Amino acid sequence: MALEVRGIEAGYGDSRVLFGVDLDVPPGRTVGLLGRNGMGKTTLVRAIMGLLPARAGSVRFRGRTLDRAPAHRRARAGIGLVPEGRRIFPNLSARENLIAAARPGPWGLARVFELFPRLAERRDAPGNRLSGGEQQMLAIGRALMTNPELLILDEATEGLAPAVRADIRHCLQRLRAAGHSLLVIDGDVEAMLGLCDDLVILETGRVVWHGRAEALAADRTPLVRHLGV
Ligand SMILES: Nc1ncnc2c1ncn2[C@@H]1O[C@H](COP(=O)(O)OP(=O)(O)OP(=O)(O)O)[C@@H](O)[C@H]1O
Repeated sequence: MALEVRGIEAGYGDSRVLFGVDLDVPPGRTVGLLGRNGMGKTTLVRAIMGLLPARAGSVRFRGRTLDRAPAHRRARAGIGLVPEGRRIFPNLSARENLIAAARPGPWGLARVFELFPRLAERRDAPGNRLSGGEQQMLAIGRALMTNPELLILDEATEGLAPAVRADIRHCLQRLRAAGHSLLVIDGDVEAMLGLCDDLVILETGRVVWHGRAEALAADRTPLVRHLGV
């Protein structure tokens, strides 16, 4: 298993958000996390990355436990995060943003620019001069530059124009086809049904459904029940 999450409990102060979440990302598969706003998706990502301490449960990655590893060690272990809100360096150029993240492996500048030709054109523009879509591409490119074994994308298309969303999803399809392991959060259920192998639905911090995307496409009852779509 690439990522194995078992019984994760986490929250903020006195408020509990996750109540024993299990989640698997097998190697080479794309797993999608669905759930209405506030159900705990970002909190789960933060617990996986070690950005928020888990109160119980375990996170194993490629067979090794990460429970005591701080965030930077989890990243080094091969988990790349494209966080909600992108967090690129505003004063560095697109190219410098990418280089700052680089670690040895097949992904380098040339390959990121091949995936996102628009970034190649904008390579010298400072981060804060890039459009929302370009910044999102940069955030994904930066995560790829770390040559992760698993890439986690939290709302990678939120707030973008439909054509830009489609562009970014197409790139995720390419990463999936190339055999990358992906954990994706995206509020667009139809897009997730098309992109993901497996889906997990979170409701108030618990997994209420998990299975193959085709199964959910064939019987949408859980989508109606838990997402109201
Ligand atoms: N820093 C924080 N401090 C306190 N409560 C928080 C914090 N971040 C999130 N929460 C609360 O935790 C719960 C889960 O939030 P989370 O962001 O994980 O949900 P989500 O499923 O990712 O939703 P969204 O799609 O809105 O991001 C919500 O009730 C939210 O208000």
